[in-house]
Amino acid sequence: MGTGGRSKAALRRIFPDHWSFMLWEIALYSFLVLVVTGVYLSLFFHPSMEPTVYHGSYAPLKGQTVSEAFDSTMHISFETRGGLLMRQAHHWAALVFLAAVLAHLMRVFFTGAFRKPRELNWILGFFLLVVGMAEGLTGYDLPGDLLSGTGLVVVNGTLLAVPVVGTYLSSFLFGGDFPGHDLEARFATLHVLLLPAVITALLVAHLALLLRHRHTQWAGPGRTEGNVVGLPLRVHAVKSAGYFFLVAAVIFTMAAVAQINPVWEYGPYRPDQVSTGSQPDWYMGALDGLLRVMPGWEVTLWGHTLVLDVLVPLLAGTGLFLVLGAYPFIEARVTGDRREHHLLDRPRNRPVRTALGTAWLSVYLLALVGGANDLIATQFGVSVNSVTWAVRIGLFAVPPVVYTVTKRLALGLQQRDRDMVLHGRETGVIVRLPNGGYTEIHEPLDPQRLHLLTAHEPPRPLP
Ligand code: HEM
Ligand code: HEM
Repeated sequence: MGTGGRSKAALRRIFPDHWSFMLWEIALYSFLVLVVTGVYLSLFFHPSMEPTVYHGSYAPLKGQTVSEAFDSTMHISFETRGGLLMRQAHHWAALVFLAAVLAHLMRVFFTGAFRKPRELNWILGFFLLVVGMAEGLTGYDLPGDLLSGTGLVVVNGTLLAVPVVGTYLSSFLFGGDFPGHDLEARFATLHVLLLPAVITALLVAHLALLLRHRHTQWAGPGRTEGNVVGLPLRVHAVKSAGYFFLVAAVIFTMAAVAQINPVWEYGPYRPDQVSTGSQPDWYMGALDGLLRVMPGWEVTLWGHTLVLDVLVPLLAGTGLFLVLGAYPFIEARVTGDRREHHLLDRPRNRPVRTALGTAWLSVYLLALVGGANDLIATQFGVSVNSVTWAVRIGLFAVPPVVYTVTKRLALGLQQRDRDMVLHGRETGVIVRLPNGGYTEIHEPLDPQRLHLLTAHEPPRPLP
């Protein structure tokens, strides 16, 4: 078939319609906003660490020595037409992008859409998440302000803590001693060229695999493992175009009314200064949080210091993400289920998977709270040590509780489903019987609902 024939066939493809299948669109469209605003910013941004004297219109910084990168960010914000709007739209879009990627990941996880034959697509998606985070990290380090410099000190410290190769890693990344002179040029090449190209390639492969495997669907009358019930792609395309404008409109409205990353308030980066209340963007917050709550342990072995207070959080954070990336393979191994699946699971019908997912999320969210320990302390007037200790204890105590509660809830919901299938829906209408007793009228479920509640395989407990 020629290209024309292929694209016509693709447009006739059927895609199931469900709101949760649209989360990816927020990710894709915020990425498009990132590309458009990013290209605009690169027209005016100078990725250079050369010192220069600031002469722009922001009076408090006039006459200060700043890097050319910081100087150009200030010019984008104050003198370039549309510059501040574009900068803020770029930054807001980055926050929305990663939130949408995570939301899409959760929909795929909790519905079991990662099972055979889609494991490879899960891995591609997982890399999209990791490269997306790296793209955000290299992005907010570009403006050369005190906050981004403080973030880079953390990055450098983390690299240095890696045994044996840490010093080399740091010197490769920064081109010599931190911060060196190459940082801006390197991070800009990574951020503007390399990583966007990698994200685009991963996206193309992700979507090509999706077309190849066809989309999963919820169980329902007429829906089987072998078909797809839904709307043709061209109908989706029209809806999706509208959705693009909605996503772009929301991001630009946020950019227009809500300030983000006011670098002029932080001032330029200076190695001898650290900003207080410094926060990374939210998607790096969990990793930062693990670093913040780790006790300051160090051991010296054969004359070498092992910086456990950085190494342990580094390993824990990496492990947290690796487990997520490898989950489809772990589940297939444990359950021994290697069949292909095209019908989605309702989360309640997979209590263990659902409970593992919520337990993972609880670790992630607690680490995120740890990353905001200083802000929570100042906002709520509590000691920063109490917040840190609460997170330390929480990281061990909360996940098992979340696991147990979720599993019990899922089993409870299953029981309610069973009740509804056997006895019908409670109508709330009470009637009096001839013998004086009272009873509630139960209505049989409609066939669609009955199908949904009974379509899944009966659970088979693992040995
Ligand atoms: C997933 C994709 C991307 C993410 C998550 C991302 C994230 C960010 C973030 C958070 C900043 C800091 C903005 C600020 O407050 O000043 C930034 C800056 C920047 N980004 Fe991106 N970006 C992405 C893609 C791109 C692309 C595709 C380009 C160019 C083609 C680009 C070009 C730039 C430039 C030139 C800056 C520095 C300008 C400035 O900070 O004022 N970005 N990026
Ligand atoms: C830029 C980020 C991403 C974009 C634009 C994207 C896009 C898409 C699209 C369009 C679909 C089909 C619609 C849907 O199922 O919702 C899809 C499905 C899928 N995605 Fe992503 N994705 C991204 C990131 C991820 C991540 C982080 C993961 C997981 C780690 C992932 C795993 C999957 C899987 C396994 C499927 C197949 C699900 C199915 O057929 O039901 N994706 N993705």
